[in-house]
Amino acid sequence: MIYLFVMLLQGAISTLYSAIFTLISRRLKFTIRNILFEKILIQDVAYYDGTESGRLLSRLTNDLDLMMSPIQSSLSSLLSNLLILVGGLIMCFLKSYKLSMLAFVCIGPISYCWEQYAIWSKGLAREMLSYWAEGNSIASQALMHIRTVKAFGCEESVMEKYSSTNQMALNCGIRDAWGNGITSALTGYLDLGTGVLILYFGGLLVYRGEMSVGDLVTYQLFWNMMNNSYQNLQGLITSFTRSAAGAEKVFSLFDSIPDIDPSKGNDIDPTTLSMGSDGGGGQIEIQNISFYYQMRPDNIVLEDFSLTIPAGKTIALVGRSGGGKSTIIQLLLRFYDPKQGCILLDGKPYPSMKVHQLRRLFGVVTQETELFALTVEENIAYGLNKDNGEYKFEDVVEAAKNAYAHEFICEMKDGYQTRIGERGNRISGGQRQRIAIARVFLRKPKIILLDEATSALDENSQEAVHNALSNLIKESNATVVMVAHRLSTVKNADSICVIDKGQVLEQGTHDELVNKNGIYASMVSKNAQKKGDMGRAGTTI
Ligand SMILES: Nc1ncnc2c1ncn2[C@@H]1O[C@H](COP(=O)(O)OP(=O)(O)OP(=O)(O)O)[C@@H](O)[C@H]1O
Repeated sequence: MIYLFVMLLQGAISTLYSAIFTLISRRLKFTIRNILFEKILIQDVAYYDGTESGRLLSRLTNDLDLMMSPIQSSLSSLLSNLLILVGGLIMCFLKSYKLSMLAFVCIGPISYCWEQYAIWSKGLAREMLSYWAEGNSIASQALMHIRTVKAFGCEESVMEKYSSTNQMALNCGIRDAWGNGITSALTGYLDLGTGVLILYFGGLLVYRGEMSVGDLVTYQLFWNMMNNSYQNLQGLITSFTRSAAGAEKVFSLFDSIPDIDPSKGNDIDPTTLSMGSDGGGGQIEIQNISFYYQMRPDNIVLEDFSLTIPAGKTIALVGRSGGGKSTIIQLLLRFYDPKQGCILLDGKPYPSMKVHQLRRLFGVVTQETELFALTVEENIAYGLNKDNGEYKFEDVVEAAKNAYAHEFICEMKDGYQTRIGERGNRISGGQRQRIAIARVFLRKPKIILLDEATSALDENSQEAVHNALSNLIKESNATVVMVAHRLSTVKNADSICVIDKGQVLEQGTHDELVNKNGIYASMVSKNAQKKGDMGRAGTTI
């Protein structure tokens, strides 16, 4: 009777508990996934330099799945198993403490075997996660650069690499399955041996009249019931130990605090810094900065570098490839902090301002235009919210017209609602760049950063966009920092800064530098000899 009652109770509890637990574990996974993605997003740019995106995706998928697997699968039966274990334990001791002492001595080696397996299996799980992450990284890189993969006919070699990492992960899985099988067999035999011992010594107790046959049978039932729960709990502990391998990776992200903390700094007063304000604003002072990238500490990119960019002026950075021009743009956007020295905006050091608000003051067009798998309108208005009244559709059209993008946008079937594919791969390079320039027109930033912004445009549109940018700069009184390889594009800049090996070699207007007969003058004359560039000599900002 008692046995029947306990079984019914177990069934009811486990069903209810399992339903509640499934709900809780799903909610938990959803929350952790969100927090994890937020943690990934708030990292510094330096963090992404050192971590491949495929590996980060693995954190959100494989690592999190492994971490949550025991919670989802077996934790729901934890309470019922615990209840049965405790109940069974009490009943076993009440029925026969002698048999119980004997049986529990035998449980020691079983626990030991599972413990050793769990530790070994955790190491394997760690290894398997690394292979999965590597596989993810190979796949995401191949997909990101699918045209290059195809152009070089590398499908087979990519497939080989992907399949070999998958094979390594599979090998870990196979080894784990063997380990699990052997441990199960071993502990199964030990368990069987324990059952035989109970029967043997129980039989002796019955023979001696210390126990009735009925009590022995009941004892066996309680023992089996308790033993099942014990094995379930043991399995749970083992899977928790394994899942710790996933948890280590997931929580390492939780522990990773970005150096550039987005919550630090004061709010920026938009009235003093916004476009066209009476307060002017937009002067940048780079003071004695030194910088190297975290991933290449041996390569000092900027050393004791100073430069003042007056508000509303256009300054051009020219110089040899690898001289540090783009690095200056990245430092201005506070993607990185200098190792020494500081950058001031209108006299305020960068760290004293909220980084998110600081970046919103900038409009950027780079060599590699980064567009999203969204519509043209959404790409132009990226980061702005229409529902909050941050922009109107007419503003988007106006910006596109200014950037000489309106015409080709209207030629597309769905116009501004055309989806342009991942990284804008359904439109041409020049069209992508014009959309990026339209973004700047719409945002009307205080500071405009152009890193070889018009390099992908044909001559006609290059001239047109240059004129449009020129108008924007004049109207808005924005501060402009432009990186240029074509010297023809910087002729009318207020100041030209020749940079090499992280140092300012020369600075002045185009005419001053040409007359000086220094490095810039020699670059101009070399450039003039190049037939291709002669044709573009008229396009200036
Ligand atoms: N993310 C990075 N991590 C490590 N080193 C980097 C990184 N980006 C650039 N570098 C190195 O920093 C140095 C300066 O690079 P930077 O891109 O600033 O030069 P640049 O003058 O803009 O060159 P280019 O005219 O070819 O664009 C180079 O030696 C480059 O290899």
